[in-house]
Amino acid sequence: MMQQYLRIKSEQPDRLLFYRMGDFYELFYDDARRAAKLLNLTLTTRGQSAGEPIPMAGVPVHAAEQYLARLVRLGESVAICEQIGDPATSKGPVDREVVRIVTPGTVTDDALLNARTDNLVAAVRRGRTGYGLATLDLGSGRFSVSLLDDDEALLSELERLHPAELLVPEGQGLPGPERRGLTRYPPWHFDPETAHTQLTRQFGTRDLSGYGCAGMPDAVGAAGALLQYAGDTQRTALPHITGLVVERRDEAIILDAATRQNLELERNLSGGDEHTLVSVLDQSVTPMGGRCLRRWVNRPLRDTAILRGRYQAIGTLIDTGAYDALRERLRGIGDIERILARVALRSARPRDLTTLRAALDAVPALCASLAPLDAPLLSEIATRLHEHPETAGLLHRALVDEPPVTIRDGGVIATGFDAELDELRDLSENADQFLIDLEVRERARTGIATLKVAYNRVHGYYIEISKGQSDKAPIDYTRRQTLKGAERYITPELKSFEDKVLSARERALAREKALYEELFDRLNPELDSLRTLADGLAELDVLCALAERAQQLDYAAPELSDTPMLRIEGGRHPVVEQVLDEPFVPNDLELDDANRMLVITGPNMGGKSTYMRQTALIVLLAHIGSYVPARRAVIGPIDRIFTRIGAADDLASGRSTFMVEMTEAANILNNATPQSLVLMDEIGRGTSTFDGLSLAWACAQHLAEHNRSFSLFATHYFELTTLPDECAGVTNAHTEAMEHSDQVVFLHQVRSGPASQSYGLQVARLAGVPQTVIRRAKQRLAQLEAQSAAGGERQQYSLFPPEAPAPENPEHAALAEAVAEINPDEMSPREALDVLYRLKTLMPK
Ligand SMILES: Nc1ncnc2c1ncn2[C@@H]1O[C@H](COP(=O)(O)OP(=O)(O)OP(=O)(O)O)[C@@H](O)[C@H]1O
Repeated sequence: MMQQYLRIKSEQPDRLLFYRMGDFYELFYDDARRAAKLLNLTLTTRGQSAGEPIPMAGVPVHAAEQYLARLVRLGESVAICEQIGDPATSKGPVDREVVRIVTPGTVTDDALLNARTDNLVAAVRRGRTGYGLATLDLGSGRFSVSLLDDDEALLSELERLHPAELLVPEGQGLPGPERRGLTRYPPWHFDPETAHTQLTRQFGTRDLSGYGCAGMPDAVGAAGALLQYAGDTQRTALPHITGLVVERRDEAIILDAATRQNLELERNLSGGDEHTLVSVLDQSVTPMGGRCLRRWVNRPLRDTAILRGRYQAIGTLIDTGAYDALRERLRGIGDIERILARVALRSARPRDLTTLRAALDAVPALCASLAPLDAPLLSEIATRLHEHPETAGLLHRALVDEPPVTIRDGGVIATGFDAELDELRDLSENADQFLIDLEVRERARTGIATLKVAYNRVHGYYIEISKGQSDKAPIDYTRRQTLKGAERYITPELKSFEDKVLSARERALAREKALYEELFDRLNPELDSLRTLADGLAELDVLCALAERAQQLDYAAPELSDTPMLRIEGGRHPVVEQVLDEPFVPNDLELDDANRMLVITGPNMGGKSTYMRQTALIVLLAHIGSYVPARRAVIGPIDRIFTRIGAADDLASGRSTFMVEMTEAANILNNATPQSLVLMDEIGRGTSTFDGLSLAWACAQHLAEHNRSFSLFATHYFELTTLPDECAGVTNAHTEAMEHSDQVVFLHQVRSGPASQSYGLQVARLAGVPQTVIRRAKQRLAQLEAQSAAGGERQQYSLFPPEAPAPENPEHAALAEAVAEINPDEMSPREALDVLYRLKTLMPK
């Protein structure tokens, strides 16, 4: 058995091998150690090899799916090896074979997938300049390629797509940190010529020029490797992969990897999915709608015609109130996109098919609800929602109302669908009646009242007559067995009945399985049109969800302008406004060709980051075609959004906070264009004051004068508020706060002009910094302010607002404060004495 194991394992060197033994899948050697660690299994041993016990770990077959799901999430691939021989008849170990390969990027089983995120496998081939990238969603057949100029572009695409598995040619490195789900694949699969042949064979075309990927050998090579890999793991044809799409990066607003993370689109900064843009938006009622929405959010488009079409559709859905009813109808539709993929892969379960059937039943009513709605996009979607009466009819006739989970034990195909199956089922189900009828008939024919028709496992069916009456047995009775007091016979009729019945169950099951397979064949030609239907339903679901959000959350339709500008009236942060207990304070923003940069000052916690992020999110929402959280938003052409917001050490790639900050800043300064929206939050914070201030100043100036991007530049360096005096197109804004009996109150209002105070100490107090520390800070602050007031030529670099009131003698202030904090009623004489001594030390010299 171990020889068999080792032979099979040698074909699956990089995958965990689940080796079926009775009710368990067992793992051996390193697989056992790895699985034991990943799945928290008990590591045991079995037998010996070269004098050493063989490590072994196992998972029960009935719970295997859960373990598989965990492994796949951890980026592991598993080969499942089943017993295919009959243990009763085989000599030596039962025949075993790998019947299924589960890899993170190629699973299509619902139990192993997140319903609302695409599950992609990607492949990267490095070329002479840049990279070719291909991605495949096996659960829908979506297959796309792109060319990426450099490491940064590749990393940002990988961040966008978040592939569950990434294939690279053995020997080729990848930029960025080591990632999960990285699979090394033989380099020859990435060869563009081999790939070309494979892809044209798959698509049934002569070349690939129709897909627009001529002259993209690296992308084609990557696509070929993906197709090969998908075929290897699925071990079946992939009829739903019918073509590929070239995605051009400049069709979408480009967001680099850091910006995607900073804006918390789909995942928050801690990696969870709550308090993200998607968590606010996703009110879709089908899983495929949820995935479509995520694709939109992750790839904001620049094509204004498409975007306006979406605004208009959402407007119509809101004005007519139709979104509610449509959502109700869509609710029962289910995930037909993935079901269709499983039909193509011939792994669809019976209940997948009944879900598909119910969806097809729901389409005519959906179309009817859509028909009166007057918006070009909705009408276009309606044309995609083909009714499929024949397919629906077929599924109604073929399948019982509520089939079991699998076809394994039958009971799936409906009565009346296939005469042969009906007869076989009749036979096995009505055997008893036949025997009773036969007994009655034979008693009458022979006149033997005690004649019996019966069955035993060894001899099968027989007619039994007592010894005394056996001479009355008719001529067609053949003796089968002689007992002490009776004779047992068989007749040609009973024999043929026996043959039929004994195999009827088996044959019924086989027939049922064959019919089930045949259903896949009959659905196959419809797959293309059914997929168009699924796409249409997903898009309609998203539009209805966006309409619902716009209505519920009071969003407005954005206006897209051809002139460079960004005018937001009453803008809000879509996520922060959802989590706040108090009302969110809306804010305006006005940038245009001549005024391109805002330098934003104001206290910590004043709302600077919120204001900047909400601007980016409003621009982004407008470019997925959604309404936006604002009273009004007019947005000119935008090509990229850059953010340099907060940062943590990137320990994985050995970069300090400051290094990360500067790398991101460099990226922005090198790439931002006059159509880019740039958010810079507290740049320069991670180094010494003068270094930081000088860097912040120079960055802001470069952005304003050279890049001329639309920029929001938040800073604590008050000196930057003089930038407008030196650079055209820069204005000051600040977030408003008030001091009230030594407490700071944040108004969260963004006003023009620089901030007057920074309130850092008050915020620190709010945060619970110990009183003694705050007190020291105050003393130090007063000293610094005094020095700064005295040293005139340093004024330009002072840390504090020039208009801050000239401080009184700092030592007096410290003394006054110390006295103010004395509470004589609560002091022991000893403590009072201590205080007196301390006060003396504070006395001005
Ligand atoms: N417009 C607003 N309306 C209501 N509350 C707001 C608003 N903006 C911000 N807030 C609240 O203030 C908190 C702090 O905001 P934010 O992080 O944007 O401040 P900040 O000025 O960037 O602070 P820091 O300088 O410390 O980074 C937010 O978490 C939110 O609770």
